Amino acid sequence: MPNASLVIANWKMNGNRELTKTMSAALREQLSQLQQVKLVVCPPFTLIGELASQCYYDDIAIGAQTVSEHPSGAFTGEVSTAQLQEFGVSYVLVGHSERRQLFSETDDMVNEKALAAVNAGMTAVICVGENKAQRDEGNTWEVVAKQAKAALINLPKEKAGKVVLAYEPVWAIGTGETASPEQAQDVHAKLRALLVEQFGAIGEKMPLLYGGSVKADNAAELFAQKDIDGGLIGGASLKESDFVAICQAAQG
Ligand SMILES: O=C(CO)COP(=O)(O)O
Repeated sequence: MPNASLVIANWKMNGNRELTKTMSAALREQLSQLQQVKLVVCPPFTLIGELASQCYYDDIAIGAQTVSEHPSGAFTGEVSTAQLQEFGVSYVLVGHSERRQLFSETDDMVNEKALAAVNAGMTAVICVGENKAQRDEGNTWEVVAKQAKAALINLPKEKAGKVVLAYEPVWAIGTGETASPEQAQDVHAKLRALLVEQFGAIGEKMPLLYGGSVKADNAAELFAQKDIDGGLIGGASLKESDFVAICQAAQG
């Protein structure tokens, strides 16, 4: 039985004001059926205010897709934790593979952003994942472990409740090629052990999300895996019926 507890929509650079309305309405309609699942929507920065106003009275959390590691200052184009919090943002994606690849975010920057987020009281959703060549060469765990360990440096135990890890194999993102439930579980089990090593018993409870071509028709079997606690959803989070179906699969 799936027993996922957290489903996060990552709209990437998609969506408009209309989608914030239709999506929040669709989710609101389902909320009473989805009581075990925490729902988070991460729209582009410009839509955060609009979405927050739609979701104000609901149990739908707002997330950002990235955040500056700096508190304020001359960082043109960047947005700080405090600026996000002013709009009710409580989650932030950190180190998404598209940020790492297209915007040259390094492991050090990912760590600084994660620290900035949790120190501000936000939940950091730290993304890790190998590319196709790394998997083919048998280096999946080496790559994922290096990213995860680097991202978690200096994160104290008392902040563990504000940390989520998302395993997103790069080769599965936006490709329609999903990791099999077994492939995903294999990495998640190792990530679980890594969390327990760093944070102790609370590591058993920290959410581990899978992302990469999660769809309405494959979500349930992924969420049924022991160490898969939910999903980080890209393309399928842009259509109300698809995203609602994935949330329902999480509820089980
Ligand atoms: O990158 C992702 C979520 O952050 C996954 O994207 P897709 O669901 O479109 O593969």
